[in-house]
Amino acid sequence: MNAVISARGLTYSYSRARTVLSALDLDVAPGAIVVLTGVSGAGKTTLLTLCGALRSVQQGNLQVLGRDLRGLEREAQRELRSSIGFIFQAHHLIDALTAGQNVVMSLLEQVSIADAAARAEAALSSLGLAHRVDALPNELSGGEKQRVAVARALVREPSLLLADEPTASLDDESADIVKAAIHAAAKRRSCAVLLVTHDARLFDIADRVVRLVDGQLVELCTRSVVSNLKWLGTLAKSKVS
Ligand SMILES: Nc1ncnc2c1ncn2[C@@H]1O[C@H](COP(=O)(O)OP(=O)(O)OP(=O)(O)O)[C@@H](O)[C@H]1O
Repeated sequence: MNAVISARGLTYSYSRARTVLSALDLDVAPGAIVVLTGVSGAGKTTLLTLCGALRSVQQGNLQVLGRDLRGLEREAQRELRSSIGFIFQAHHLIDALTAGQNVVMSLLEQVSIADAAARAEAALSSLGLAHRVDALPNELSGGEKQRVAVARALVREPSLLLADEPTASLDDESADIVKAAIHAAAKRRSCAVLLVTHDARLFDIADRVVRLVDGQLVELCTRSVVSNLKWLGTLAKSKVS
């Protein structure tokens, strides 16, 4: 199956003195969850925003959802972004709208208001916010706002989810809810997920964990390695007892 993200030799600089991404290669398949780690300033957000057609490709090739992003026109970029779910650290909820209306807004181009309202309510319920549908953002806790932002990104049933620290401000219970929602999007709907996080609570849903070092990706772990480690751990325990 074709990769949802395919980067080859992707290079990006903000200035001549500092190349942030340096001939980077990346493939993300449909339904795969790739966790991206790296120190502050490594270029994780730069990579996410390139994949989300939020900044222009300078050098190398980047294909997202079958579109070549190099030189892609604005209208085509906008169209591509409508197939992508974004969860960024700043929630950008609209203060004058309720949680439900904020989620509805992201569906209005696709479906009728009645359908959008029903889907928004279901998305908020799946994130444990059924009782907060009519609350305004300033009546919500930081963690609740974050979950509204996750609902808003997932309700469109995107083919690609780009997420930057989606659980950073969440307690364990809320983090588990967000984790389950992301996992369900990937495994039930084949949504490809590129997830920037340092939150170890999310690592067990990852198919791959990669680290951005000196502008390139280093493979830290794949699902088969994780499975083998678990299996070896079980074997070791059974031999001891
Ligand atoms: N608009 C910009 N102009 C100039 N330099 C920038 C700009 N945005 C980011 N940078 C620099 O590019 C580098 C990579 O930034 P980026 O935000 O991609 O890193 P990051 O890995 O996401 O960091 P963090 O984990 O702190 O969010 C950093 O050195 C940053 O200072």
